[in-house]
Amino acid sequence: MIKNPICVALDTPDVARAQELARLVKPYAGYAKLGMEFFYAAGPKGYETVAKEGLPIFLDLKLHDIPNTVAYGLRSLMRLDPAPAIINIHTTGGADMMRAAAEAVDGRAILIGVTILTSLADADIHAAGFAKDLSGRDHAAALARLARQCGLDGVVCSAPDVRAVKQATARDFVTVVPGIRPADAAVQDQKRIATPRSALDEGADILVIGRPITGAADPAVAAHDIARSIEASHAH
Ligand SMILES: O=C(O)c1cc(=O)[nH]c(=O)n1[C@@H]1O[C@H](COP(=O)(O)O)[C@@H](O)[C@H]1O
Repeated sequence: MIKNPICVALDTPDVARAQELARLVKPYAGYAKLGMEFFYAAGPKGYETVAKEGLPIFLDLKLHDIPNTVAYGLRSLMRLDPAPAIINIHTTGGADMMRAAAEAVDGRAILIGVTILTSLADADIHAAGFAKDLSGRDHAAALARLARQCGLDGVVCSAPDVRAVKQATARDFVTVVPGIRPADAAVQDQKRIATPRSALDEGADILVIGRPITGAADPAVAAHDIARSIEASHAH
């Protein structure tokens, strides 16, 4: 069960900074996310230092390779202590790769597949070779359906894709949604965005939020404000 949907992306190469951010946001968040910027610099030791702060970790390394390599990569990552609560791969690695990943993780973490990145608009995915008669949302829903068939627990998608993804899969198929921006926040490199409240209204299960919190003058205040904006949405 997901109690607090806020997952703070600790995107920094610096272990002490990530640890400090984890401490600051812990009262207001359900998860901390460690991704490429952190893990490539700080490695398993850095991961374990931050994980000891107590927030369950979403280890976001978006594995994308042949089935054998992804499966053994995940086996290595699942030996981290504590093991990640959530881990992800790319759905475009194909069905055999996703099945191998599900077998490797074997229910020990929530296994999530990235569909269409929140930094991509329809024109971007069409330019990348995805069928032009389908929208990014259609592609996200199709990839999510395949991911579910292959034993994944959920997907990463944008807020505008959540309803289509749930329709193509199941209500309890987990949707992890980045590209979250409070109304007054800078959009930066994200293209398909939503406020925390509107993403939850679409049915998002987990909200991945980085720079609106980590780039704020006071990350604790920013996280608290977002947590309050979500509570207010439940009252409506
Ligand atoms: O897998 C992800 O977490 C992810 C997928 C996606 O489609 N878009 C996306 O932004 N992310 C991650 O979510 C975080 C968003 O950070 P901010 O844009 O700073 O809020 C980053 O750590 C991204 O790596």
